[in-house]
Amino acid sequence: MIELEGLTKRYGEKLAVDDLTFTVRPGVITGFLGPNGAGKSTTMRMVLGLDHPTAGDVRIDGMHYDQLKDPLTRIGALLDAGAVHGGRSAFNHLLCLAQSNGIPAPRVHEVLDTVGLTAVAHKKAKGFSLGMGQRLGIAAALLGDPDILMFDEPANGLDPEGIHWIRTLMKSLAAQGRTVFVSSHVMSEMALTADHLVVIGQGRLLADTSMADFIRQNSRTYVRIRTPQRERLLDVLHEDGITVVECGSGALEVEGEKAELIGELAAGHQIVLHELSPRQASLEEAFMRLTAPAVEYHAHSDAAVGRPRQAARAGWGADRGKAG
Ligand SMILES: Nc1ncnc2c1ncn2[C@@H]1O[C@H](COP(=O)(O)OP(=O)(O)OP(=O)(O)O)[C@@H](O)[C@H]1O
Repeated sequence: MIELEGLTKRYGEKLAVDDLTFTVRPGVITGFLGPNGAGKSTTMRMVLGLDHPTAGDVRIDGMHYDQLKDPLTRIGALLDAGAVHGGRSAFNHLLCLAQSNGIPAPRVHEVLDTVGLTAVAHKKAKGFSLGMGQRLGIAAALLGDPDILMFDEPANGLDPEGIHWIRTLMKSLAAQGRTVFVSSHVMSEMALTADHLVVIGQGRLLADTSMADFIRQNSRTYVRIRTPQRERLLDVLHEDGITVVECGSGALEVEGEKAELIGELAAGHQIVLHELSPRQASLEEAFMRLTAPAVEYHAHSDAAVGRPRQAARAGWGADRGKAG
């Protein structure tokens, strides 16, 4: 378990982490989300004692990181996969970590096997791809067989097979009763991985809730309809006082959970429906709605590439439907 209480970090004028209080519990995967610069990495560094809080406290199973004996056997972390001596082989890198933490050498072979690096174990780390480096960082996190795992953007640089592998690995670690705390910007991946979410913006806590509740509370539900008798259905819905939004793709959308009502109205007027699907917006939309006021760094890519408005809207709609 990781417990934060009023955790605060100030760098000069910049309040990077602002009075964070939450608990990361065992047996579930807790996703840690926030826009760029929200304070995720700073928070994770404070968990590991790499940065000292300006105020507040963070404890690992009741202790500060520097009080832990053989810390790698209590908490394993992937923060910066590049933090490896490039001249060392993967095997030697892990062996050094093992020896300094009282971990038996055969464990190095086990974790290399787990992350799929056995074939390149004696190659120098400086020749590793981004994905191989991530795998080496994950091997280091697993080395001490710790009960608590913390990963900052673990899927960064991994190919689709690697992303599937890290997701499965994290799920099995949580199923074994371990505490898994993971940050990511890839919302579609987070939606498939995390059970619980902690969301921060500009250093402050915005949400600490289950994935299902987060999406329910921060996004809209709607019904998507397709019909070859579009005008008739529009008239019928209009007469019933139901507001309909026309999508670029030819589908219609109605806000709320009204699928049964619409189905009955259509049947009553003998209108053929090709689709009537209740939808819930994706984690991505929920995240963007919640964090929009806390986003510090905005790009203006639409103006730069001259993207047509209609196309942009269709893309947004397509993605939004994924979680439904
Ligand atoms: N050592 C430092 N000195 C000064 N400012 C810092 C330092 N480390 C982080 N910051 C600032 O603190 C804020 C939080 O940064 P942090 O890296 O924790 O955010 P993040 O949520 O991990 O961002 P990202 O998603 O972009 O990785 C940022 O404004 C950053 O510029």
